[in-house]
Amino acid sequence: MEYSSILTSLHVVPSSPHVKNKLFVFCIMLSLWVYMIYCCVGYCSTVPSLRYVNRHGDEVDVVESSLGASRDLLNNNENDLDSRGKEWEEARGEIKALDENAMSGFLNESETKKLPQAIIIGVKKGGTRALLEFLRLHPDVRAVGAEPHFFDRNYDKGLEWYRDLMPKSLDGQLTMEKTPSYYVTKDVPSRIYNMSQDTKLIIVVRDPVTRAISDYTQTRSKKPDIPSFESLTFKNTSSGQIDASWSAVQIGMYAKHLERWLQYFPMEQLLFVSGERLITDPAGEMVRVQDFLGLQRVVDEKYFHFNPAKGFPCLKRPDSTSKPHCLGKTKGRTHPNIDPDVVQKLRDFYKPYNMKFYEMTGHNFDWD
Ligand SMILES: Nc1ncnc2c1ncn2[C@@H]1O[C@H](COP(=O)(O)OS(=O)(=O)O)[C@@H](OP(=O)(O)O)[C@H]1O
Repeated sequence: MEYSSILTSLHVVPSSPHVKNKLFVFCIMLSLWVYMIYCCVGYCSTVPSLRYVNRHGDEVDVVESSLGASRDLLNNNENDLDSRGKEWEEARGEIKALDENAMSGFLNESETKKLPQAIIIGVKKGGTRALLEFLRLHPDVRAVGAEPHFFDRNYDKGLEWYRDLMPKSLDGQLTMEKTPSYYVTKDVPSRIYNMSQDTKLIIVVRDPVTRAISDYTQTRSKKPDIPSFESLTFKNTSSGQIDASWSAVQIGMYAKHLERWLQYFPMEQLLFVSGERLITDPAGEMVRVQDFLGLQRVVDEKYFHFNPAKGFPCLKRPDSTSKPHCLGKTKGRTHPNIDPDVVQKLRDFYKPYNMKFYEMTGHNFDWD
């Protein structure tokens, strides 16, 4: 045995094979024992958190990204958390370098996984990813990056399954997630209410016509053979009747969906964020969001850099010289040109819903 021959050559053990074997077994036992003590004091369980450590240190970066990547892949593959896993991976990868708020709790024994106290519940294509990533810059926010789809698709898995998806947080830190389909799913308000009637709900809304086109653009990017936007908009083209059962149209009837939420939650527990202002004035919208969540106003104009080529604000660390990080190419796709008559018909269709929505929220979003 190589190990015992080294010891023999060093003259530290007797040459009897019996004693050498015993010594070898003893060494193995000792190593196991030391390893177990190491685990008992919590180091083994915190090893995956290494991805949060010394993000800017060269050596650690290698460990960091390999562990981080495998965890993200696990999340996406094993739990099927996000039907748009690729999109998530992309956004996650880009934001990773900015994700320093997650560092604060490394090896901290008082961190626990908590059910979210605040959720971005919608709307699809409203700008929900941008808002979540803006919030993740805040040191008092911990958010799961993937969309858990717990209250719509995975409810039968139970609250403990849901809690386990959440990142660890300290008391006083806010746990969050975003799943845009919640806003339009019938059973979700009562289910969130049953988890906690104090849950704060954020909805990023955007001009419903642009939102519908954005939604269509996303679907077409995956299924290029789908019919034209114009033909899907109408029940039949000759009658000119809008097909409100088409999800791209239905999601934008914000007032209708809001009525369902108000059966469970008071208006003060809902915050409507303008998807348009999130692009033109992200810092201004972030004041409203941070105030609503009871957070200090940390994420301000210093965290944003408008990228003219992308046409969107990108994120930067105020104290860093590193390049600003923009969301991936699945955010900010070029929309197809839609027949202006069809756009106008959709505008007319949405007008009463928009008016009702402004009235209910007390906020004019200026879409008309
Ligand atoms: N900062 C920044 N960077 C990139 N994109 C931004 C940003 N802020 C808002 N947006 C808008 O977000 C739209 C996508 O919305 P969501 O993230 O809610 O989409 S999704 O429902 O999660 O698929 C996306 O829609 P499209 O432009 O139609 O692709 C963007 O317009």
